[in-house]
Amino acid sequence: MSPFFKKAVSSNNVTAQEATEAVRTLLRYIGENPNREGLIETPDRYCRALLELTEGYSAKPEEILSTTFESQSDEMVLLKDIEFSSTCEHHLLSFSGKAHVAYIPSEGRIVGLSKLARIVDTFSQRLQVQERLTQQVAEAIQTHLKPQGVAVVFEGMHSCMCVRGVRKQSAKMVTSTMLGLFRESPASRNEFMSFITRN
Ligand SMILES: Nc1nc2c(ncn2[C@@H]2O[C@H](COP(=O)(O)OP(=O)(O)OP(=O)(O)O)[C@@H](O)[C@H]2O)c(=O)[nH]1
Ligand SMILES: [Zn+2]
Repeated sequence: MSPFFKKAVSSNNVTAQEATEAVRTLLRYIGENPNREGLIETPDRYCRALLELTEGYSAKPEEILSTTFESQSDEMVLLKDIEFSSTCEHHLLSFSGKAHVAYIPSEGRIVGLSKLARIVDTFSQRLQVQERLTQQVAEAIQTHLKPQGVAVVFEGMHSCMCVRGVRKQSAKMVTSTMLGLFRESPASRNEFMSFITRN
């Protein structure tokens, strides 16, 4: 067992040993031998990977968005093509792609650009469906930055649809959440949509 794991007991009081044993059971379930050389460390690795993929649960959006700056502009700010990778809560397989996040500042308050990408990561690194992920990113920015509007679009490829099941390798899911001015004003929404569709 790795040193990282020795002290790891989850918030549900599940020990690392119980978690790795569960993975050993899964390996036996598919007819594998968890004691063969190539698999001996796999349960440990898998549990660590799963913790890493879900470390967004402990991030605090209000802290990420707590540092703001003054600006004279009240024009749309857009960060587009933000790579994201998340885990589908139905199959525990990855879905990934790009997110586009925009807001219209209120009372001259802007946020560091990287923070928009950090908010995307915070909610991506959880078990998700893409609709909820999109909504949570938009609502966190609306709640903690209080801009005039927020627009968020996610474009994701879902492994659970590509490598198994219906096996559609190119199908892309597009989800959006528009709040405030982006919801009320077609002009703002159209400006956002035209920017994200442009190369
Ligand atoms: N709406 C939505 N559906 C998702 C997302 N990720 C995966 N799914 C879908 O969740 C559904 C789960 O359906 P089920 O019928 O319970 O599971 P399943 O038998 O594995 O379904 P198939 O994938 O069709 O084989 C599937 O249709 C997936 O494509 C997501 O982010 N949003
Ligand atoms: Zn899935």
